[in-house]
Amino acid sequence: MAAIETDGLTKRYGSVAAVEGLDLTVERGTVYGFLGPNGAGKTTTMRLLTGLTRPSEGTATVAGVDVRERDRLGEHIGYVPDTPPLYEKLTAREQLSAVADVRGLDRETVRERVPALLDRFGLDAADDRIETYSKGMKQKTSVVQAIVHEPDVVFLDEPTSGLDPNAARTLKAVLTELRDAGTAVFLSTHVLPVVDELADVVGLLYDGELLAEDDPERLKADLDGETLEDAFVELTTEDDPATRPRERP
Ligand SMILES: Nc1ncnc2c1ncn2[C@@H]1O[C@H](COP(=O)(O)OP(=O)(O)OP(=O)(O)O)[C@@H](O)[C@H]1O
Repeated sequence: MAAIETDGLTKRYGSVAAVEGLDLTVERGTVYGFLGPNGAGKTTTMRLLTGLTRPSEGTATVAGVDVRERDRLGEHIGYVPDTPPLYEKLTAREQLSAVADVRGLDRETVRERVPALLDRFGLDAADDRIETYSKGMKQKTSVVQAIVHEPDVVFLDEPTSGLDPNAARTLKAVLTELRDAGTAVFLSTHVLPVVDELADVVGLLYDGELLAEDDPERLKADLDGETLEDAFVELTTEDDPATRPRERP
């Protein structure tokens, strides 16, 4: 069973198709770099896959659970959205303990994992209220919140946003460890060196459709690009990308 499987997944807002006929397969133990220009539909796809918005058409399963069954998804997934979903009046430690409880972690595991992750990300102010945090401190809390229950699939939307280089490096190491332990890491970012470093597979979304999908090295070689940025620019600006055949592994 694949970690993520979609079939004709579509989301329309009025006459706008934010995501159109998306067929995606992401295997366990994979970092999937999900790229695309502004407005391509990346966030909408992640909201569909995390059960936050319902498909207009098509189907999707994440860790074998239909995304329409939002209540059952929670224990299997983690999500770092573009805006950290935190209760400002709580401290990070309170927030993380509450979330771990909801996700069904036992007290002892919470007592072990929460301090270890806070320490790893250098979140020293874990006993201060979140409303006093900087952007990066909130982002660290959001990342820890998404992985504390060791989910089967973790979705990250611009996760390095606001993180200092030390925290960004920690995040990359943590994502690699999760991948090696069998988690599927679905990573959307415009910071292409991060994708170049981590991704096993890259998918390029354009106007709601998957325009290309490949191993990053092959994608670069096929497009005569030295970097993923070269490949991205080539795919999204040369002639009309919508008329090109999709590249598949
Ligand atoms: N709630 C909404 N109502 C109406 N249109 C929406 C809504 N959410 C997204 N859209 C539209 O769907 C399209 C895809 O948006 P989305 O936010 O998924 O893109 P994105 O790839 O995440 O972009 P970015 O890289 O800028 O974050 C855009 O045309 C956007 O205007």
